[in-house]
Amino acid sequence: MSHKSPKDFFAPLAVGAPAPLREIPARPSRAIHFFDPSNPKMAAKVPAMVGTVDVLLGNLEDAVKADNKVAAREGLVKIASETDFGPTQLWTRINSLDSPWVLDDLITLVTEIGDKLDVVMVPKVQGPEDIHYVDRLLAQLEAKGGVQRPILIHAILETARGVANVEEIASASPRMQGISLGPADLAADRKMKTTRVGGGHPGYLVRQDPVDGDIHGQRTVFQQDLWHYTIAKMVDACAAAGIYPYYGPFGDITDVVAAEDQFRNAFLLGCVGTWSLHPKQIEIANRVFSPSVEDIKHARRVVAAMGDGTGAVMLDGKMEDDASLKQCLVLVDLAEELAAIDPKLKELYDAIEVD
Ligand SMILES: CCC(=O)SCCNC(=O)CCNC(=O)[C@H](O)C(C)(C)COP(=O)(O)OP(=O)(O)OC[C@H]1O[C@@H](n2cnc3c(N)ncnc32)[C@H](O)[C@@H]1OP(=O)(O)O
Ligand SMILES: O=CC(=O)O
Ligand SMILES: [Mg+2]
Repeated sequence: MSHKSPKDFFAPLAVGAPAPLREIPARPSRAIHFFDPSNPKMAAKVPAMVGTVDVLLGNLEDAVKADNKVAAREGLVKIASETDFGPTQLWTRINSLDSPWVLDDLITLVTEIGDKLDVVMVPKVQGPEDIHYVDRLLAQLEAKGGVQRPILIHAILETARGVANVEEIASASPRMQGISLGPADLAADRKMKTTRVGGGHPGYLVRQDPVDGDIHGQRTVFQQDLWHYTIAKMVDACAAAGIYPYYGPFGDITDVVAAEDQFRNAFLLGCVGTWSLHPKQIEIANRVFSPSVEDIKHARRVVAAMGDGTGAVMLDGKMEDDASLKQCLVLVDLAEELAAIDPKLKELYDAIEVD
């Protein structure tokens, strides 16, 4: 297998295309909010959502009816052309690479609104070859459209082969911005026996041992997380490649409690954000993917107690050292990035008093 040398990795893949980035910017993306640009009611809500959500994503793939694919593409061009997105990123999810729509999706979007598009989400990615295809095509279209900065790529992890290849996918191109878990397609592809869009299943459990040998007696049941393995594998692949991991869709829109739990598990495991399918999921994601006041208060106390950052100290009966300091700095740095774009959070974090 031939590998590119580092100098080739960072050369544009088409004459006239912008140079690839050497580092993916850490732009807040707590909620990637999906809307169908062919749905007039949803489209009408988009301009007012600017500034309330980190990412607005015009979805062209699943959940858009086949008859509306062209209207969705054209609707996205119209919304992007007419809207000032300010601090909010604009992403799109293109149709799958084997579909009859994807070539026109990319040609139209990059040449007509390429300068407004931050990230292209690619569904059903199987391996690095899919990223290489989109990488070259984007470069050709950026050159054709005179796009000034590289459009980044985000892969959805939603096939068994994709999961097997996740490390190669994560490092397939300097355009790789991140990866999201796609639990619905992944479940189908793996032939899992579930029918939900993300979340848990009451049948996937661990049961307490029988008390006094009574197998029919009262025994506590602990529901397990169906997605733990895949999210952890995805987080490691992304962290190793210097890109960002995300949870994906949570389809039970009414169950805001379970959505919050699923999002928080992903946050604690290392994800930076999640998808939002309905306006009511945005507030949950923004809250869960922002460090809490308690976390920041503790993290700042550890930073203060650790002085030059080396050695070991006791704080509230617990040992803190270089490694726990690094964990605290993850939270402090994230809080600073979020405060820079979210005035309410800035006020909250600025008001924290460290004793
Ligand atoms: C499963 C794997 C995947 O691929 S998940 C990603 C693909 N799926 C999606 O993108 C789904 C996006 N969301 C939706 O289509 C809708 O939210 C669904 C779930 C169908 C619910 O819609 P609906 O029954 O209209 O909800 P509702 O009556 O509570 O809506 C209230 C008002 O809000 C609007 N709304 C709804 N969803 C969005 C959205 N995502 N973005 C912007 N606006 C949205 C509705 O149009 C409705 O507006 P109005 O008050 O009637 O003017
Ligand atoms: O596209 C997302 C999924 O869960 O499938
Ligand atoms: Mg999918």
